[in-house]
Amino acid sequence: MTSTAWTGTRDPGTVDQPPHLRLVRAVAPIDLEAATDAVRALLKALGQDIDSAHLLDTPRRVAAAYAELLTPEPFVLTTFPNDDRYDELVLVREVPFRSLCEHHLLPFHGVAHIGYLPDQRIVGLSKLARVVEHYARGLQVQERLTRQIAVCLQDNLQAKGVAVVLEAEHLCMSLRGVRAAGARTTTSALLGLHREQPATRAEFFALTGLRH
Ligand SMILES: Nc1nc2c(ncn2[C@@H]2O[C@H](COP(=O)(O)OP(=O)(O)OP(=O)(O)O)[C@@H](O)[C@H]2O)c(=O)[nH]1
Ligand SMILES: [Zn+2]
Repeated sequence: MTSTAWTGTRDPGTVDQPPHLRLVRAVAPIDLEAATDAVRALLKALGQDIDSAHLLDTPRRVAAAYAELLTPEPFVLTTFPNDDRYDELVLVREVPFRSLCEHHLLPFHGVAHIGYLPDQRIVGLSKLARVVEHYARGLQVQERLTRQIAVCLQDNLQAKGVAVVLEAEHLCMSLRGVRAAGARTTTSALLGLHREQPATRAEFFALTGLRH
C-alpha cells in the first residue's frame, strides 16, 4: 500500500551550515516482479497476444516505467541567507512537469509557475523545479499537486507569500472519453501575502502572463 504521508526531515544545521531540508516522501516499496506479472495478465485480459515477439518484454518495460513515475527522488532544499534583504517577488515560470492521474493512470502534463516573496532566506532556484518534480511523482490530482508544492515551500522557506499555478492537459480527457484535445486546466494555490494582498496577487499573475 502506498502511504499518503508526505514527510520531510530537517537537518538542524550549525552556525556555518544553515539548515537544509531533505525532502523524502514515504512510499511503500515497489515489487517489480509482481507488477510485471500483473501487466502481463492485464495485456492478456485485454485480448493482446502476449507471446508475440514484440510484446514479450513489454510487461517488464511497463512495470519499470510506472515504477519510475511513482518514485519521488529525495533531494535537499538548499536555502541561503537573504543577506541583500531582497524583498520582491521571485518567480520561476514554465517549469515543465508530468504526473499520473489517479483515476485513469494516464499522464497529465504541463507547466508550473512558482513564485515567492522571501523573508530571511532565499532558496536555490532549481529547488523550486525539484519540489514540483518531487510531488509530481505519484498518483495525483492537479488540485492536490498544486497545493502540496505551495505548502511545502511555505513550510520550509517561511516566505512572506507563496504562489503556485499549474496549467496542464490531462490525457484522460484528451485521448479518450470526452476527447477534448488541447483543453488545459489551470489550478492555483496562494498562501500568505499572495492570498491576503490583492496587489501582491495581481503582480504574480501579471508576471506569469496569466489573467486572474
Ligand atoms: N478534479 C480533478 N478531476 C480529474 C483530474 N484528473 C482526472 N479527473 C477527472 O476524474 C473524473 C473521473 O470520473 P469518472 O466518471 O469516474 O470516470 P470516467 O467514466 O472515465 O469519466 P470520463 O473521463 O468523463 O469518461 C473525470 O471527470 C476526469 O476528468 C484532476 O486532476 N482533478
Ligand atoms: Zn484521468
